[in-house]
Amino acid sequence: MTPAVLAEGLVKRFDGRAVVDGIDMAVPVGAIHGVLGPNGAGKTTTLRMLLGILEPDQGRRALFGETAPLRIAGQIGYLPEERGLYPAMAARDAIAFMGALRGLGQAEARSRAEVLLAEAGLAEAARRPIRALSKGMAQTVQLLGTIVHRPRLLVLDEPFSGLDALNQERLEALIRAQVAEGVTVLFSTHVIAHAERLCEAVTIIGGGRVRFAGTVAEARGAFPARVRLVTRAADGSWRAALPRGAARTGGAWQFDLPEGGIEPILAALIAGGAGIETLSIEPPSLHDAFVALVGTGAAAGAAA
Ligand SMILES: Nc1ncnc2c1ncn2[C@@H]1O[C@H](COP(=O)(O)OP(=O)(O)OP(=O)(O)O)[C@@H](O)[C@H]1O
Repeated sequence: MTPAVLAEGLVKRFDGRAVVDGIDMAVPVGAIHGVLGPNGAGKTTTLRMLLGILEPDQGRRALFGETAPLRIAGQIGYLPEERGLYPAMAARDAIAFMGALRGLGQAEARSRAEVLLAEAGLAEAARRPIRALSKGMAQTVQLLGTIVHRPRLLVLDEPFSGLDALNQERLEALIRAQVAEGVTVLFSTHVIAHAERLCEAVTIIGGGRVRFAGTVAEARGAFPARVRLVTRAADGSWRAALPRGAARTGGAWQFDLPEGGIEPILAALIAGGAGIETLSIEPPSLHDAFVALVGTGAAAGAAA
């Protein structure tokens, strides 16, 4: 089946520097796909090329098989990274206006806007000007304006940035509702937790290149689980049984689960009289995988 989003070898250069350097991506119809990467990784530039806002210097892209994406702009909803609504416009009118830009009639756009606001729990904000709304509400209004024309594909650039936990949840619910209706969603983020909660598949980019593409489970599976061990004995010959790289922090030993599994180590620890107080084996989080793939420089942004 033709994918909703296809990118093959996309390249974009600014001032002679390739900020996107050969990106491949395929998003099946109906999927929710995360584009992850630290600041400056090339996420926005990639999305803009996919949408036809920017022309790639090399490579090709297609949305639902259409290689000139602007031709099907009416089927796409796009939330750009830089938000912008007219501050004096009422919330309902702002949504209706965005619908009209995508080809909806005024009356239809207004009535859909009312329904969307009510569904989002913002009915009372319908007639309030944007400037009187909280940042979270305004961002929700902008997202409603992005879906009011019932697009087949939603492209959201950092949709969660600047939102508190409550508004992030509201936005997640809105996105999930779209996916439940068969809409394909592509969104960028540098906050791993969102991708982890929402997406099955992700593309992790760093320095303009794909560092990983696959399911969240695969991203985790590419890295060893972490072992956390607390022994009753503080010291002893059993310490030789710990794998190289084991480090002690806060009274617990931590190390990567070796390929041979935990049992041989455990047997040696017991024989050596270590005494096992607690032992846990945790699969790596998507955050761990992300850090391993794009470097610790990304971790600060990822954790933010
Ligand atoms: N029009 C432009 N002219 C010159 N450089 C640009 C332009 N647009 C983007 N860049 C540069 O390209 C690189 C990638 O930017 P891009 O916005 O695509 O990254 P990003 O992954 O979306 O990061 P962020 O999360 O910080 O927005 C950055 O170094 C940016 O400064």
